[in-house]
Amino acid sequence: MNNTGLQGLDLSRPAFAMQGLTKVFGSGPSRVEALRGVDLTVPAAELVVLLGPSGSGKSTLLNILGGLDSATSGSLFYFNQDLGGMDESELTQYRRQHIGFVFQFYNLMPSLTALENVQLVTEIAENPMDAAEALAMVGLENRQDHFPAQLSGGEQQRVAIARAIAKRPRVLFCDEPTGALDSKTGRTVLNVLQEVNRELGTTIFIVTHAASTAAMAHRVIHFADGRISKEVENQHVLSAAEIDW
Ligand SMILES: Nc1ncnc2c1ncn2[C@@H]1O[C@H](COP(=O)(O)OP(=O)(O)OP(=O)(O)O)[C@@H](O)[C@H]1O
Repeated sequence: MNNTGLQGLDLSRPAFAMQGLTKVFGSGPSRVEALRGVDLTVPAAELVVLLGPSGSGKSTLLNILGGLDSATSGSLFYFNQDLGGMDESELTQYRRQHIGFVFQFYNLMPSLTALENVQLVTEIAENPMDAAEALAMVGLENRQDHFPAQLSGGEQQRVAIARAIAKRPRVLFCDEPTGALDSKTGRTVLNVLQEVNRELGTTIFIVTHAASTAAMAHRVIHFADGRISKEVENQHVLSAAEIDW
């Protein structure tokens, strides 16, 4: 891997460690304190669920951890690397080589097949999976040549997950991945995310309004008003199939 600015990643350290992280949007009367001092340590290969009311700062934190936005103050480390101190080109390398995103809406290219949508990423990644292998991991080996319009919502989300994991990211950020799905389909998607976590050791963050999802997490972070209000490490992790929706 050519990780400009990310050489010598010390994998014995936690995947993320942050202290006093704040984020302020705007100024004057439009000033919003989206994060008001977040302290959090997440070991690698954990599946983390973030819960909390609308506007409590969950997406803001995800965007900062994913290198899409920067914090206003506080420290943020990715393993032994100072994420807060990275310049634009280092952040681009970080996003490109280390991070995958899955959003509520799948953002697939409608004119490309499932396989071609995944290949968009595998063609530019440095050490990708085979696109067909990524689709097989999400149970879509028989849907490779279908266009998004020919796939159900859950299948489209699984293509989006295949696209995100095909570059073998160390971390996957999922913002409301089941938000547009019914509960049965949502469960299938959560099951796929859990398998990715177990089989590839990918550190996964899931932001959700579905509180029952917490039972499948190693760590549950409750957000309120820009802060962590409660953090729970589950002693017993349920499989997605066992979750009570
Ligand atoms: N780009 C921005 N400019 C100004 N304010 C913002 C911006 N992004 C988020 N905010 C504000 O920051 C606060 C936290 O928003 P955030 O999206 O992180 O919350 P959330 O917990 O993810 O909410 P939801 O569950 O509704 O997605 C909110 O008050 C929001 O209005």
